[in-house]
Amino acid sequence: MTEYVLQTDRLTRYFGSKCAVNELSLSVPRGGVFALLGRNGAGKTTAIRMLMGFLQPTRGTATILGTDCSNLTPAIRGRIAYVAEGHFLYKWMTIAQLEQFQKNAALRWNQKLFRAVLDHFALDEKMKAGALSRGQRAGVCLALALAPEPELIILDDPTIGLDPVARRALVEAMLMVTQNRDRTILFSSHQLDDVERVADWIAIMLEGDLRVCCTPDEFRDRLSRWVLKFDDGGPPSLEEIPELVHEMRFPNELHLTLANASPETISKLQTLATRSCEQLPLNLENGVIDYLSDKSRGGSLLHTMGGLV
Ligand SMILES: Nc1ncnc2c1ncn2[C@@H]1O[C@H](COP(=O)(O)OP(=O)(O)OP(=O)(O)O)[C@@H](O)[C@H]1O
Repeated sequence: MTEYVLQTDRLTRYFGSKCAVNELSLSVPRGGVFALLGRNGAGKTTAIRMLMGFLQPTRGTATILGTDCSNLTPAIRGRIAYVAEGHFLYKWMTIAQLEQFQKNAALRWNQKLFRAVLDHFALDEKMKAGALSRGQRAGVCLALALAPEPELIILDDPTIGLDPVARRALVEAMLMVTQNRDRTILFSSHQLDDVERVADWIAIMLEGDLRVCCTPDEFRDRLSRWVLKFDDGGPPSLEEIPELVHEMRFPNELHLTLANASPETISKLQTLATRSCEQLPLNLENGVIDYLSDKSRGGSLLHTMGGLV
């Protein structure tokens, strides 16, 4: 039976009249990497802050490691690592002092793992936090978060502002941790290529609503991109296509992204195109961008995706 390290049931948070998270029902299984995606303001940080017990839900419930998130005891918190957006560190401390500070509070400490992550980011323990770059701060935060060997690691946008090499180091450190299949990472991100590399599951939020929750493969399988080519006169205006997620028009071409396209719709497209109708491969990055783009129309169809919701 699947064991879930984190579950929410209709978790909702309003700020005044603004609904930041709307009836979020999510289950994160133990082991592997779970990515929380969505545009700026979609509600990812608000959801994570409720999970960590830093923000009270307006309604709904959330549990982490079997305990209600609004009552997390020090013992439960000791099994969870959380790295907030922005990678905060006490500026006046050296890395060695930060390590000591964290070690004193931790139930366990894996010195080898701590050193390995520092080495990955080419960091020296004598360096002062205030003198570190954004990427270096991210490395220290990650090393401090991982060394206590938490069961659950929650990272809010960990790669924001990092150069590609630092991003790669962070992703590799995440992969290193999940070699142990008991460890679970939940992270929010806008870096879809990183997500494609590490995520076992993705959840997509759109304006506070959970719209997709499945494996990356399932998401790619459900979406399809079609290129329709036309003779002079260009593409005609389209009648309603319920599965349409994204549409791009060119003088003699129409690029369409569809979700859960039916055979009837595909054969309609084939008849519509006067020159050719071809299916193009769609990677996770382009699929998510199409899905989240302003022009997206029929995206709610992805509600029907199976998986972990
Ligand atoms: N403390 C707050 N007071 C009022 N509104 C807030 C507060 N925190 C978040 N919001 C609003 O809630 C919505 C969701 O914000 P949130 O920070 O959760 O989004 P996000 O998905 O994490 O965005 P980003 O990717 O930009 O970090 C936004 O409209 C935001 O303005």
